[in-house]
Amino acid sequence: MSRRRSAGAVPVIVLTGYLGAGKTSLLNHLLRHPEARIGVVVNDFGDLNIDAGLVVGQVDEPFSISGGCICCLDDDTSLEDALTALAKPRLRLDAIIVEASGFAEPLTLARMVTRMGHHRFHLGGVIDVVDATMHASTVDTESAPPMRYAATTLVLVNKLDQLSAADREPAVEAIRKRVHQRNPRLLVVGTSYGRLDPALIFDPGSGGEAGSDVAVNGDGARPIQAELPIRELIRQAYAEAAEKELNAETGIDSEAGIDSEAESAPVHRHAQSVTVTGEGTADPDAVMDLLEDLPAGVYRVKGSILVDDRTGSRTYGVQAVGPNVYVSTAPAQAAGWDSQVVVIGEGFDEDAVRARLDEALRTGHASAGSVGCDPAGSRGVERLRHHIRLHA
Ligand SMILES: Nc1nc2c(ncn2[C@@H]2O[C@H](COP(=O)(O)OP(=O)(O)OP(=O)(O)O)[C@@H](O)[C@H]2O)c(=O)[nH]1
Repeated sequence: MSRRRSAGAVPVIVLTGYLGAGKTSLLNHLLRHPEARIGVVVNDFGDLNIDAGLVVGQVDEPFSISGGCICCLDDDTSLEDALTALAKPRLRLDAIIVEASGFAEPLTLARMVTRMGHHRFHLGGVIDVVDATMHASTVDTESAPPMRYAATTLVLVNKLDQLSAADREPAVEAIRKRVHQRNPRLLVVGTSYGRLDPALIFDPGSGGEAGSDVAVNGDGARPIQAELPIRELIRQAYAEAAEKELNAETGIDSEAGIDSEAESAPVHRHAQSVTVTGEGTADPDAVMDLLEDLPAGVYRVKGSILVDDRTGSRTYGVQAVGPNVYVSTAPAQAAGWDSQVVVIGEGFDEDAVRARLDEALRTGHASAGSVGCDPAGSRGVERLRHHIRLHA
């Protein structure tokens, strides 16, 4: 992968992973690293780039590419323009992180960046984030392991906290086995909330022992963070054995690297998204009804809603990943609306979902402070708080 690298070129690290696996959580964790200067490009599926709003840290404004997956766009100029702007020497960035949409194919994205052949940036690695609880029912569903592992540098098995301590290590091991069927040298590490050690990604010179990809610690209570520098990850991932496997499986010529004209580009899954915004306060009960019982075909919901609770208006971040619901308190919307929700899935009834959301987000739902006359609003706030407590 590093063959085309120019001296001083900024590494581009691509974060992939199925809808809701934990890419933004990993990105935010990496951005909290005080010593590295990181540029960010976020590609989200909906019309509004919710993820760009969820990114916190040292970048003023992440580059945002919304309205579809970048690996499906007719041309890749939006990504190339963003990378070129961020790679300007005066910005002195240590790395650029591209957070892909949940439907992006790692191989396609890796090829896009490599094909750009830019002297100021080069592909620095592809980190595929896996939801330990949902992977087998969403991504790894066929008898053959997914092709995505062939282009990945590191697989991060996330959300281990959602499994019992006894189930964590076996879960990582099961995914590692599948990954290794596709790419025997690929590193697979376990974590929660994307807590990969950032120093080891941004400082290639900073040691770290090869092979120390322990999934969980001795008592299984807390995931141990990965301890491998990205340079080592890349070297290992593209070692001879992996390249041989890659050639055999994908038709990619190892001499030409992953930017060769292989015929086997993965076919992108067809996805739909519905984006709804609202002004004024939303109905939390109606939003929670949607989140807790997703309509057929919907897998991912994310957004923020303005709600009246006992202390006045407050904004909550609301997310669903399959059956898992996540709620947090959130900053008020700076944009021209108070609530915004994006729903993503395959084969769902867009009109019905839009109608439900229009109703739930429409202006002026009654205050939960007036408990006696608004039991639904009050119940909705209680349901939001219940989910906050679950993940506290
Ligand atoms: N319990 C738990 N929740 C997590 C973990 N990682 C992420 N989450 C939550 O899962 C939800 C989805 O996480 P994100 O980081 O937004 O996932 P994503 O892959 O960026 O999502 P998309 O961009 O929509 O594909 C959020 O509510 C996170 O707070 C984890 O390790 N444990």
